[in-house]
Amino acid sequence: VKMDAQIANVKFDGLFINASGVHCQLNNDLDELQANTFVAGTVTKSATLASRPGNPRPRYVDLAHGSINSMGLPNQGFDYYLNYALTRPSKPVILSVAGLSVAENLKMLTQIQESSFDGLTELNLSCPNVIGKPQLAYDFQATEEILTAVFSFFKKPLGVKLPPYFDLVHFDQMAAILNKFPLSHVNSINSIGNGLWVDPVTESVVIKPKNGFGGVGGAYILPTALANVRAFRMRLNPAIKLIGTGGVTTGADVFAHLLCGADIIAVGTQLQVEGPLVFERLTNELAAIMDEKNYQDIAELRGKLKTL
Ligand SMILES: CC(C)(C)CCc1c(C(=O)O)[nH]c(=O)[nH]c1=O
Repeated sequence: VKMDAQIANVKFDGLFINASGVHCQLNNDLDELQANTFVAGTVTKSATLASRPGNPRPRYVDLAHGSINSMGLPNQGFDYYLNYALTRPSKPVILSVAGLSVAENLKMLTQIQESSFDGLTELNLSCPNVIGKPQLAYDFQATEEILTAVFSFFKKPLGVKLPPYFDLVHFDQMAAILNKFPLSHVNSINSIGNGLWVDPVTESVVIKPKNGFGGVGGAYILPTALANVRAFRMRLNPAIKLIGTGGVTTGADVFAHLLCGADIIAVGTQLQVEGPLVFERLTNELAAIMDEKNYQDIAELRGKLKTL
């Protein structure tokens, strides 16, 4: 089954990448995915300029049907990932950046612009905004301002990683802003922010940071992920490709993301739980579904979700 896609000048020989944050903090993690036949590309852990230890543990917990995390952006620092992207990849590397301020984001993007990196960059808009304001992606004016500033100097392919939206007017408003810019792609969704898991045995939260509040991933978020991929596919300029992230645990979930319009599929929680073998399983399960339905090429079904 033909399963490749292209974003800007970057060809992906296959469908699957990791979700940023999972199996991508260290060179060895990234190398293991790069060497995996069923992985088409890798995304780096969102970088800040300086390396960060991240939040106190426990900061990630697997749950019955997903995960909760408040990692706190643990990463090796921007230079580490730029160097990885410049020296080692056999497959595409998407550089993810999440500065703790607009200025820090502009600094990292300037370094990418001035480097010989010719792959995809992804600005994580879940990064924090000024105190007292919601994350950038939930502050539409701030989003437009930072993208205007970025595109005044950044001429390489750039996508954005978005948190989920839950109001149809928010889809309209965000898509209207994103369509103003020559984005290579939108990666939707990030974890559902500030969920809370309670352990009835201990009568306690399960992660230490933020009094137990954290981003939720895994099967719990599939309906929200599918809605966001579909909503943005319906609203965004066709030139803006979509990376579908969120809730993929089976080939049927992959098939659903493709029907909603995803060009590339990212796997996070299930990669964390199952390890890199997950990509072969998802590939085989998707191929079985496509064979059964007599599809030869994903292009035949991508974005073709039916309504009743
Ligand atoms: C949530 C932030 C710490 C602002 C960004 C990094 C991030 C984290 C993280 O490092 O805690 N976890 C997620 O599920 N998504 C993210 O985008």
